[in-house]
Amino acid sequence: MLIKLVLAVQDKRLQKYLAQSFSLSDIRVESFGNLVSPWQKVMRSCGDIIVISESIIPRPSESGIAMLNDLPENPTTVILHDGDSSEEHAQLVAAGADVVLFSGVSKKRLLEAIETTLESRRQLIQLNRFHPKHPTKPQLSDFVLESDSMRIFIDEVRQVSTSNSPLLIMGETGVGKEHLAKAIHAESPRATGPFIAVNTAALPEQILESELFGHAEGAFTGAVRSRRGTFELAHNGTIFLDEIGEMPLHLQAKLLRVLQDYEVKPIGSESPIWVDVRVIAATNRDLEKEVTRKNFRKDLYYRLSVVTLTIPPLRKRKEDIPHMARHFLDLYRYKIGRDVEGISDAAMKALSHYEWPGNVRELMNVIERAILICHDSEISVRDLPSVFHDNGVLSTRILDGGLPNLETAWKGRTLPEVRDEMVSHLERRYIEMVLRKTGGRVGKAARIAGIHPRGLYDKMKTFGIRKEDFKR
Ligand SMILES: Nc1ncnc2c1ncn2[C@@H]1O[C@H](COP(=O)(O)OP(=O)(O)OP(=O)(O)O)[C@@H](O)[C@H]1O
Repeated sequence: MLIKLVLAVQDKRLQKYLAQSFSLSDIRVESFGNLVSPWQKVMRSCGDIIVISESIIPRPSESGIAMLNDLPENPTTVILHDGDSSEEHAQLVAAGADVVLFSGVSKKRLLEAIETTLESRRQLIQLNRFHPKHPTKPQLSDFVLESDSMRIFIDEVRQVSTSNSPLLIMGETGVGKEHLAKAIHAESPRATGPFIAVNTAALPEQILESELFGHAEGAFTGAVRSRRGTFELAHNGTIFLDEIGEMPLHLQAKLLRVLQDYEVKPIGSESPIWVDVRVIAATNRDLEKEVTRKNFRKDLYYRLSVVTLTIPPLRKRKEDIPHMARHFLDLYRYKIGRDVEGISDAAMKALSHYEWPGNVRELMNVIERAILICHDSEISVRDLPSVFHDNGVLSTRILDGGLPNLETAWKGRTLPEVRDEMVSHLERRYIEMVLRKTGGRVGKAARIAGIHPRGLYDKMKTFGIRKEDFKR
């Protein structure tokens, strides 16, 4: 992450000196001391560290310091005080300032003190990143490699994981593109830096632009504070751009500039920011086709596709299914706290024969659900959704108005099981219907369905429904 150091120092020469001294690679300096309303600028600046002359803070200083501490970035505040009285310094510290320095100390001492706050900020960022509340990181060594196709694939991945070049990961929905990108990041020299994922399909165009590149204060109506873009926050790390095929054309041009010059220009700002970020993009679309249809820029495609990794779908590596199923069983039984120890042979056979349109995500969901409804020590076929025992015929027939012998079909199954199964069939059919009606337009389909596009999107992922299949 690029640390933002905000300087609002009354002494212009000192401010210039500090700005020049801290123009290091992981620090972005912004100076406001010589502007007309430096306080307002400071408050809207998104700084990580704010070095400010006490005279710039509105009176009473206690409430001014409280306002700085309330900023969403939770900045480290360094206050330069003209007086040398330790009592006054103690009062400012008591009001919440992190460091108080006499502005008359030597420049060397001042630099050392600010450098110390920068170092603790770096450590804080690292600490947050490795905090136990963050899920454990996927590693390439954790991938199940029973199938030849996956063994060959992971060998290929190992050859490119340590380089700095952009990567394009292709593969069907739920196949593990983001999971792989995280593992590549974890094994690259950037592992101690941030990994930030952005789903380019999930955000409206202007929000996406600001999310990626940031914006200056006042760049557009409502931009009351400046905002730091993902590229800036991912400095020294990796940015994962999911669903790159959905990115609007004008943002594709902007992204290409970042990939070529490593420079980001926030919306409404004239000064570019230099960033060191590795880009990993992913898509489940055929980008080459999108280039021919002029939906995707050819030059960006060439820049991104130098190294392309295509994850095989689960149905093409069925040898991996039993291992993955057992892996998810271990994961969820601890998480859910159920004593389910295994999967019966028949259930495993059913899992291995299924086509998995939703790939690994669908397998995870099926195992989690099975653990929840399983009453024995082993998952059996009846704990799996109906597609695994009657190919979904029962629910489908009921939905289509046919009435099979319900008594036989539902024998030995609980009401929650039957209800869950019916509801998920109903949801799948409904979603397919609205997508057919809207030609695959998720926003429009969500409006008809009366749910949030994000919710519809998540359900489509769960069921392995691809909007492309509905495009006219
Ligand atoms: N090899 C794997 N081992 C363990 N878990 C995996 C593996 N691959 C994928 N997963 C899990 O499956 C789920 C779906 O994976 P992920 O989100 O990476 O898929 P995706 O291809 O990026 O999906 P989409 O195209 O829909 O965005 C995630 O919860 C992920 O952790």
